[in-house]
Amino acid sequence: MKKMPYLKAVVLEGLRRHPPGHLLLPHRVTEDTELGGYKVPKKGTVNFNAAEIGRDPRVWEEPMEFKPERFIGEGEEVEVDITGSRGIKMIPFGAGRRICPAIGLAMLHLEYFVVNMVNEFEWKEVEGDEVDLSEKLEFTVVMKYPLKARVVPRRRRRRHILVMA
Ligand code: HEM
Repeated sequence: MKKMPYLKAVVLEGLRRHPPGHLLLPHRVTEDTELGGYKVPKKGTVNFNAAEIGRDPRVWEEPMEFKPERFIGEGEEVEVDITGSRGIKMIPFGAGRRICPAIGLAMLHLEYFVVNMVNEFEWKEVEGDEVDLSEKLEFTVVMKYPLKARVVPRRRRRRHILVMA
């Protein structure tokens, strides 16, 4: 998978445009503090809007478009820092001390999952049921209109059509 930069770029673009946690987890300040000109009292709650950070037009060109190419630099390398250690551009896993400890595991699984789904199946729209990427807030953010797809196994011996809902 290391030799598949576009795969990584697709996963990153998914996390930028549709982070599973729009507000990450709430954080609590331990001292009276000032943040971006606002006074936050001790024990006050601070939420970080990761979804808006990933859509900031001052940082991202055409932020609402799904464009994995934005992550591919010269020499086909994937260029981005999602840990917030070199500046906050997108933070789907949070940043700093409480960053998701499973960031490496999660990225590996996402890439592994996507590559296998694409390698094993051909994905097509269900006629009259176009894919709508609107979001809905549940415990995490999910698709407002669950994906319906015609999924055709690529290997001939398993070639029967499945409809996923
Ligand atoms: C796509 C997958 C995942 C995403 C987007 C994600 C995202 C996040 C986010 C945003 C936080 C809060 C960070 C903050 O407060 O600033 C978090 C915390 C956490 N995540 Fe994940 N996570 C993912 C998968 C996982 C997995 C697979 C595990 C465990 C195997 C995991 C374990 C944890 C734990 C234990 C914390 C709490 C860390 C702390 O408060 O110190 N996450 N994650």
